Amino acid sequence: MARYLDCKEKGEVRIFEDTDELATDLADYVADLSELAVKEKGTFAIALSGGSLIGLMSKLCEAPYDKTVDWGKWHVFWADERVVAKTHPESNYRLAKEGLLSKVPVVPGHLHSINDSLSAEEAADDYKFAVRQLVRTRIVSVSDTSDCPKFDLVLLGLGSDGHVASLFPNHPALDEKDEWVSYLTDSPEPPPERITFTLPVINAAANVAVVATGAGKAKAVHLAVDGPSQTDNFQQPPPARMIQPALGRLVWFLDTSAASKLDSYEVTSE
Ligand SMILES: O=C(O)[C@H](O)[C@@H](O)[C@H](O)[C@H](O)COP(=O)(O)O
Repeated sequence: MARYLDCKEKGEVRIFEDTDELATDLADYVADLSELAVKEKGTFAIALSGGSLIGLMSKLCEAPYDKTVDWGKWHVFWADERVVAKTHPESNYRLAKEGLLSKVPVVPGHLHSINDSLSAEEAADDYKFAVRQLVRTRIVSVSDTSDCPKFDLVLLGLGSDGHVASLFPNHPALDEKDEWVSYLTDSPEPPPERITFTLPVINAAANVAVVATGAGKAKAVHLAVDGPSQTDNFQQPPPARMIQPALGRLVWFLDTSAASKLDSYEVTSE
């Protein structure tokens, strides 16, 4: 049985007994947001990360979602991408294509992946330009509080070091205030060259979900949701703690292992 916790400004925390239950609820959540966005504005602009998240989205390829979701209205972006060829085993595009997008009727022209023939710096600029065009044409909404794009949903995994997208602890990309897309040539995790949406873009989204499973994520989940204590002695809060949608809604999808180090919160429903 899932437990839903309301963690004040850190959003809603959903805790599931196992990954199968989590995947079912995640599919429902994405399908509901897709339906709402399509009804309101005719498109659903979703940004994906890499890692285990894509496997956890696999129920979207199954009944009823394979038929009920309006896949033709989806526009898919990458919250972060490794600057490698699209056929490379480390490509987030390839991961999402093979695990999800090739199994549902999305429009190939609606998959907004990076230009992998460019350097990381050029690819970040090029991606920002591409997103800007889609904001101009209203495929992606614009934030009510800044000039940032307002994605309908940004889906993030969580690293055990607290990174989200390719925003790593103490990396200068975390401090970016103006650019929509940053680049890295020194990612602490391979491959070194990546591009990533910046915090202002992630925090401008209408919905942000962070998905984490396994005991290896428990400490990072605790630091992100409960916050570091003084003895943790961080120069800067962990990146996941800096996910604070300005007007949007933040939801954490956790299994019991990933949630195991959370402080206790009042259970609001079952
Ligand atoms: O491209 C990337 O490296 C990812 O976008 C990254 O942010 C990922 O989501 C986390 O590292 C969690 O990955 P796991 O869920 O596989 O641990």
